[in-house]
Amino acid sequence: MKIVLVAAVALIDPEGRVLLAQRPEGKSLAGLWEFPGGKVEPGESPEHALIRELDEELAIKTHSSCLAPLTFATHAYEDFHLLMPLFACRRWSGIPAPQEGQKLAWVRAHDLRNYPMPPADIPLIPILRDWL
Ligand SMILES: Nc1nc2c([nH]c(=O)n2[C@@H]2O[C@H](COP(=O)(O)OP(=O)(O)OP(=O)(O)O)[C@@H](O)[C@H]2O)c(=O)[nH]1
Repeated sequence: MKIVLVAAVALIDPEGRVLLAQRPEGKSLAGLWEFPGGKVEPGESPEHALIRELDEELAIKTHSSCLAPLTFATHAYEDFHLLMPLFACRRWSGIPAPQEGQKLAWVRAHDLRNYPMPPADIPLIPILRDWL
């Protein structure tokens, strides 16, 4: 099965809330809430992919020194196997603003379970909750 490498990030605000983005209509897993990020392109590092995706999706800038490895997801979808490192980030410049029509939510740790997420993300919720 093809392994797809996706880099994702938990952006954490000064109140300890995490940013989730809702996948827009027309995409796979539409309507589910996910961590910002996306596929790592050939020749890219996961950190560089995230810096690019954060700029494209949310119009914010960050630096690899602001991305701390937190945990990862591994999940067999029907047509590919997802391997997704999850970084934590508390420092960026700009205010996250949806660039692709996605809804955004700043979510407190104990409210994460109220936001339907892709199956790959479910095991990440308690890890993030314990860590925050
Ligand atoms: N960014 C992100 N992607 C996730 C998460 N959880 C999860 O299963 N994914 C999956 O990882 C892939 C992310 O790739 P992407 O965001 O660049 O893909 P895409 O929607 O542009 O393309 P696609 O519609 O072909 O999946 C998707 O298949 C998405 O469903 C998550 O928390 N954040």
